[in-house]
Amino acid sequence: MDTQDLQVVQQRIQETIEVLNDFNKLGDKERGRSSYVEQLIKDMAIYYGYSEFLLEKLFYLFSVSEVAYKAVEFFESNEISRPITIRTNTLRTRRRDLAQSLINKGTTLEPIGKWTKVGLTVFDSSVPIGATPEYLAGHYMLQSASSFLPVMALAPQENEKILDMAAAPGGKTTYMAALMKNTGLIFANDANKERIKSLVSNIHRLGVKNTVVCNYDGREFPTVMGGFDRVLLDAPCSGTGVISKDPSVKINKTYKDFILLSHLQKELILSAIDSVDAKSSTGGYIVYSTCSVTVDENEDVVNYALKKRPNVKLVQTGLDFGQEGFTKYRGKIFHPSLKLTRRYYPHVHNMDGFFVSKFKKFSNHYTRTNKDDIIVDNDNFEDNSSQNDIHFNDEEDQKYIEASLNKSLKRKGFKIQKDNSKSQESKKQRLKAGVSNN
Ligand SMILES: C[S@@+](CC[C@H](N)C(=O)[O-])C[C@H]1O[C@@H](n2cnc3c(N)ncnc32)[C@H](O)[C@@H]1O
Repeated sequence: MDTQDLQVVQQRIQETIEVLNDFNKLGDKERGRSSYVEQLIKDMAIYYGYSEFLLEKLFYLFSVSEVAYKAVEFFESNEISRPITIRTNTLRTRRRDLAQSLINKGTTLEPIGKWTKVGLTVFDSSVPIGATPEYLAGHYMLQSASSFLPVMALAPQENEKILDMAAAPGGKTTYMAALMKNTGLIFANDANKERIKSLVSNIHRLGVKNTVVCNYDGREFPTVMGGFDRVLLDAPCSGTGVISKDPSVKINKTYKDFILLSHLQKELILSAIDSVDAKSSTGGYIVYSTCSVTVDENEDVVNYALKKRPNVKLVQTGLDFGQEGFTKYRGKIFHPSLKLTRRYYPHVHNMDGFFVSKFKKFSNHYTRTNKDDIIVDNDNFEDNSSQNDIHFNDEEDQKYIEASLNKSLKRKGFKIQKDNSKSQESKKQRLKAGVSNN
């Protein structure tokens, strides 16, 4: 599309937003609000170069009242690079000393913010920041500000046993090692052999000595090893939080990718939970994070974990900024405690889009639930653990559910036709809607 056409699209985006902001006065009622929204999504996809599928998914992250202009701010911020940030490796140096030596080399920098004592933002540098003598000596890690957050939330303690389930290239592993002052033991795992090379090299460069590197599919834990004090699952994701770094995401992530990714994330999060020892005297925590902002990869995964593992509950992340996670999104309703999770956006926090959640495991045993579409209420967060795991089989249960539905319909005077799935479906719907013959 040439520049002139793009200008036409941009103009229409602005006009549509104006109409949506004051629909009663400016909108064509015959046309309807939803048709304006549809047009806006189409135009924004063209203007910012996204597939319509992804643009729509991201557009609806913003609440109806603010959707149009907040969404524009978000998409605009994906067009701008984030500031370069580095993390001081406190195993080798202090931030003050590092800052001084980099300033002496012609670098302009300042602390990232009050929330971190180890981060520096580099505004300008006459030397390549990834090849200074300080970098090679392991005094710092080039690391996005948002990727500090899951480690801060995990808060690993000295002498603990920690699993970093998806660790390569090791930004978070090496930060954990620094917080633990090289004590205890970290298992830094990654399924990708190629990426393990950069993990190993960062561990050596930064002087990390408390870490064992391993190469398993995370879903194999805790069979490989369990009983961890804390587990970090910085999950493989679509990268919708880092579009400014990798714009290919705009067009190459399909509906199927999101289905597959969230399926993998759900399997990994259960393994992460099962790998933690609830009886740890210092820990018993799991942090789940992604560098994506989609609900499918974040709240949906966390909500699934809460349902499948009633022996965990969400707790405060301990991070004093970030937006609350969603408790509802486009017709889906999540557990109210999802508001304890934290979302980070480039247009709000000037850092990569990110999601952080923290669980506490309070029992090593649990009663499995098959109420997948029922929201667990707060009472379920009591320690209702049982020494005997009770296994429900959804298919087997279906027979009893059908039988009970039939009984209930008979009582209401309906005639039951056997093995007619369509009629079963409509019965369920009638029951749900409370329709009766009386
Ligand atoms: C977001 S990156 C991790 C970044 C890392 N935590 C850091 O801070 O440097 C996700 C990682 O998950 C790994 N991965 C993908 N599928 C996996 C699986 N099934 N089990 C374990 N790791 C997996 C990828 O190879 C990738 O390195």
